[in-house]
Amino acid sequence: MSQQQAMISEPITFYGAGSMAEAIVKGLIHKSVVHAANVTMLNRSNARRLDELRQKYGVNVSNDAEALPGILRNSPIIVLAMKPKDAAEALKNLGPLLSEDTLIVSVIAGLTIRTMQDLLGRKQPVARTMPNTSSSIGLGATGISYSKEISGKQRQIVTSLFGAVGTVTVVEEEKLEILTGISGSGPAYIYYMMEAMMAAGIRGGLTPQQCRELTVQTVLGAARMVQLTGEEPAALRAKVTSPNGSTQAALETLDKGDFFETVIAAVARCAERSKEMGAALKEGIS
Ligand SMILES: NC(=O)C1=CN([C@@H]2O[C@H](COP(=O)(O)OP(=O)(O)OC[C@H]3O[C@@H](n4cnc5c(N)ncnc54)[C@H](O)[C@@H]3O)[C@@H](O)[C@H]2O)C=CC1
Ligand SMILES: O=C(O)[C@@H]1CCC=N1
Repeated sequence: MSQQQAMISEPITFYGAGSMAEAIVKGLIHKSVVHAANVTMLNRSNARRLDELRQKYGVNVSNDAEALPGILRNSPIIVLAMKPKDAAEALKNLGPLLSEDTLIVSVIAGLTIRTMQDLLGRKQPVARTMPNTSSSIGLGATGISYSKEISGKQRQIVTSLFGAVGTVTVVEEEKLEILTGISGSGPAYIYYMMEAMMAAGIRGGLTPQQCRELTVQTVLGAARMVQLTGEEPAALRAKVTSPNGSTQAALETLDKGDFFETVIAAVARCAERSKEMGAALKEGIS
């Protein structure tokens, strides 16, 4: 989907102020999609972390348990950005504070729209999303599913929110787990591959700085080649792979480790784990 960058004038509260919340806020402020004064970031106790966020981005922050209900009650958009283990309790407390049209945007892996609404105790308009940390540099990839209660204007707000920090892909909710396996957790697989390439270079006598530069440029160049040429990765791979050459030898070594199927299994396990986390949250409904 094409990126939309309309200014969002409504106040937004990030309920949870960790890596993912910061990645989104950083991207939004950098792209001037929100006014920092309209953004509030909450956590439970880490005052130093909140101070850092306030200084870096000029946002409002709070960890004051007494002020929290008032902040949440007055916020038309609440982004749930805590770890899954903290979500059930937070949602149960949040339900009574909401107005009928408060928009709930969740980035929590595995937490379904149904479970969110059950924990809130009301049929709230919900956008269940799966972003990734590359949102912080405007290169995120976010998957989104909407509850049926959501209005056209609220959809637009969510699209602007995530469209400002990368691409947006709207999918049926049952596909969000496999999407998590590709783009939500995907950056970690690429980083892992980069770690391995850099370690190999260092073992082979290159300096860490040389390895870093070469690896980063290689990954960047490969991604841009797929994007700009429109060619399939398999076709581009073939162009690197001379018959009986060094690349072929390397790929055969990867295949001995069942590279292709291992990546597929990793993505599938990620999706399965998201479902397990969602099921555990469902059990939190009393
Ligand atoms: N890190 C990533 O790459 C991605 C993370 N996510 C999702 O984002 C969510 C957050 O992940 P991270 O940012 O990595 O976690 P994190 O541990 O860095 O941040 C979680 C934040 O929530 C706060 N928190 C927890 N309970 C709270 C409560 N009751 N009231 C106020 N604040 C509370 C914590 O103090 C912390 O600031 C997770 O549910 C995860 O599934 C989604 C996509 C990618
Ligand atoms: O590891 C996790 O559970 C989260 C979801 C996607 C990326 N990080």
